[in-house]
Order: sequence, then C-alpha cells, then structure tokens
Amino acid sequence: MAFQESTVPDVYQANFEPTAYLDYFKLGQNPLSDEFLHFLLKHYNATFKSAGGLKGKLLIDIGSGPTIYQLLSACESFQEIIATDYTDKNRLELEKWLKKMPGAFDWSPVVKYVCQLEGSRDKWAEKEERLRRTVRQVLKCDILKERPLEPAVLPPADCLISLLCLEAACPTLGACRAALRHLRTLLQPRGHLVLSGGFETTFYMVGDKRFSALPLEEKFLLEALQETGFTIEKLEKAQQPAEGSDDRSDYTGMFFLVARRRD
Ligand SMILES: C[S@@+](CC[C@H](N)C(=O)[O-])C[C@H]1O[C@@H](n2cnc3c(N)ncnc32)[C@H](O)[C@@H]1O
Repeated sequence: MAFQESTVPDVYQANFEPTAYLDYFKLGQNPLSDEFLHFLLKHYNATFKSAGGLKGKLLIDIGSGPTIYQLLSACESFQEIIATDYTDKNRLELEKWLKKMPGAFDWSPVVKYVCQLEGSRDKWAEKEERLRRTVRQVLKCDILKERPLEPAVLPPADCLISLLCLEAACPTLGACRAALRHLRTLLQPRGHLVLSGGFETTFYMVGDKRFSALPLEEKFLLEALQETGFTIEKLEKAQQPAEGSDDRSDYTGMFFLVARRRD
C-alpha cells in the first residue's frame, strides 16, 4: 500500500556498494578482518561437518550481501541453498560469482582456507563448483516484513543462516525481536537457525560510507531468541582482539550461535 511506504531513506539500496564491502574479504590485508573471518569459518566448518553436523534438504541464507563464504561448509551437507538479500546490487554481485561472469570477486583464497579446514586444500575448485550447483536461487529479502521472502513461496527450510544482518537491518531492539519472529516462519518445526554477528556494534564502514548498526548485547540476544520461539543449542564468542582497533567498525566481540525452532 502506497500510504504505508517508509519515509526513511533507503540507505542500503542507495549506499551499500558491494565491491567496497568485498574489500573486507581479501585475506591477508587486515589482521582483524582475517581474525573475524577465521572465527566464522571455523565455526561453520564445525557446525556443518560431515560427521554429526547439521544437514538437510533446504538451507536459506538471510541477508547474504554479496558474499558466499558463509555457505562454503553448508554446501557439502544441504541439497539446495537459497541466497537472499535486500539490495539489487548485492544480488547481482552474487549472480556474477555464481555465473562466473567477468569481474566477479575472487573467493579462491577463502575457499582454499575452508578446504584446508576440511582436510583437502587442493579440492577448492571442486568446492566452488559444488556451491555454484547448490545455490538454486538468489531472492529479494526484507527481514522487517512479516513474510521476508514475499512474493516467493518456498517450502519451510531445514536450516537458516544469517550473518551480520540483524544488526544492519533492524533499527530498534523491538524490530530485531520481530525480525526473529519473521525468520522463524521460514523454518520447519525444529529447524535450525545459525546466527552470527558482532556484539555492541554501533557502525561499520563500507568504503567511505558509514552504516549505523543496532548494538546487540548477549543478554538481549539470548532472551529475544527464547521469547521468539527458539532454543539455543550452542553459543561461541570471541573478544575483539586487544591489540589495534579496527576503525572500520566498533564491535566489541563476535558471536556464533546455533538455535532450534521450538514447537
Ligand atoms: C553487513 S552486511 C552482511 C552481508 C553478509 N551476510 C556477510 O556476512 O558479509 C548486511 C546486509 O544486510 C542486508 N540488509 C539490510 N537491510 C535488510 C533487510 N531489511 N532485510 C534483509 N537484509 C537486509 C544488506 O543489504 C547487507 O547485505
């Protein structure tokens, strides 16, 4: 309905430049980015490992941005992955990599690192192909909407991943609780939510553009998940390293959690 359209400027559509954001993922250029990335990739590896890890038919990644690193372990244990993002440019950037188009970001150093964690660094090209085959669609998503993937109609997912998205998308803690409720509707009963991000972030930079973030505290996050119908199965944390701060963001720590839809 036209009258309900937000008057808040659409900062993500207007200002989030995927190629500038991808600078965070050039391994070896910034020790803090590397540490963040290693933390996440190790926990994805442990969560989706072949023996005893999460597996299933459909996994949906919520707020993928222009990135694929969060899917590199899961593509071994889920038959189909659907990537999603709010902005047109991010979805195009993802399609560029999926379709091997000229100018696509080179993820191979990150893919090699994940293959090394899995015990076979030299299989990186096969993993890239597997991921390309497994990602079936790249859809528009808005977690502030009751039905985040509307108008797409999907079967309920066995697993959702969402990384660095809640704090970017939600203007208030109330909106964040509502977003968790919206995400829950996309999951099978007892399906898993693999949620990660930074604690207490108030901003992050993408190129020369500053994005506000919703500072999330551990206590809030755990209570909000509980209230919105999830049971937390695992929570891993890491402090922001003491030496040197990253002027591109002010997060105080990182979290990686696995929760399950409670029914
Ligand atoms: C910091 S980026 C994270 C991207 C990626 N998940 C990663 O881990 O690098 C935040 C993402 O949230 C997306 N976003 C912003 N508002 C959103 C909304 N209302 N619904 C879904 N995604 C949103 C942005 O387009 C952006 O890609």
